[in-house]
Amino acid sequence: MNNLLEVSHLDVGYGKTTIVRDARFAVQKGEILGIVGESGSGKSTLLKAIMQLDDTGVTVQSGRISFQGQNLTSLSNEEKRAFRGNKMGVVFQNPGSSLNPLRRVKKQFIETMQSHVKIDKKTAESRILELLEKLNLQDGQRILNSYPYELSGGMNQRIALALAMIKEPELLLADEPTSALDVTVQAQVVEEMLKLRDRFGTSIVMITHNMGIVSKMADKIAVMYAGRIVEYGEKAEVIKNHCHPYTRALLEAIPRLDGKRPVGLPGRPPTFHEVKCGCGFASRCIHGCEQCKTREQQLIPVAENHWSCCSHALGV
Ligand SMILES: Nc1ncnc2c1ncn2[C@@H]1O[C@H](COP(=O)(O)OP(=O)(O)OP(=O)(O)O)[C@@H](O)[C@H]1O
Repeated sequence: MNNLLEVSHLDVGYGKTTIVRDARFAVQKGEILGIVGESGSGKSTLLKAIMQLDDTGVTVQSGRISFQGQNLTSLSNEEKRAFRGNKMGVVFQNPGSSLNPLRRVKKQFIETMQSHVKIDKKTAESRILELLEKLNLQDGQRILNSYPYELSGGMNQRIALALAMIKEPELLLADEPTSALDVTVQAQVVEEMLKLRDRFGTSIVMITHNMGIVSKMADKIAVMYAGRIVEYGEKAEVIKNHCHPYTRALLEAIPRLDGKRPVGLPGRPPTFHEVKCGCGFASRCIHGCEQCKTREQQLIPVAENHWSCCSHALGV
């Protein structure tokens, strides 16, 4: 099947410092990829590289980000802007990054639409109301006439999601879209994102710390540790047949309802200057051996649609 987005051998960093090494994954039309991993593992840096925003400081040092077969890293700034405008929507943890609190919601929607298609205000407004209704945002007229500061954080995040979708992008990139919200609103935002996928066939790449959300939403999971994707594959494979010790540690750290205590992970992740080669997890891993510390890591297939960086996974 054709991939909508394909990332291959991607190294990304800030200036000369490399943060993300050899990232590889693919997303098909309508597919949802969840990226999980400890804080500081490089998830946002990877997502920013795909966003192709000019002002993030992120540089693609090598590798390819291919969207519908086109290499995004070779686009001019103007082509990048056009690509972002037409093909990609972005949602951040804080809706304030997408919405201006001091401008009416209606104005922000209409401006976004008019910056990409020639459309009069009346037609734009009726399309916006239609989208809000599809997303179960009732009382659309009141929402449009409000300023973001008059609405709750959860409502603003749902509006930011609708704003990202107004151009019907093929790909939605979401950086912890639910983590600033309380649990019930989180559930609404998750439902809305699933609805977007079902109605519009939107592909989604989403960063989250919440394994519950990943297991509900994602079709595929990429687990990141110290700048590497250490395990990647179909959700059921990664959750049930995980074979990287870090994935296991991440799953064991989830609070449980059966009374069993979650297991914490001793030690700390290495800094990016400390990981030159070998496995960044070796010093915290029960299987960590001398070879792990020196052997170059690569994702290797461990089952159909399932890859892992751990050489112990295959008894290598
Ligand atoms: N603008 C920047 N300039 C230099 N280094 C940066 C910059 N932004 C992030 N970093 C570094 O890159 C590394 C990865 O950060 P990143 O935000 O990508 O991790 P993350 O996995 O998304 O973390 P979190 O879950 O806490 O958001 C960190 O060591 C961070 O200090």
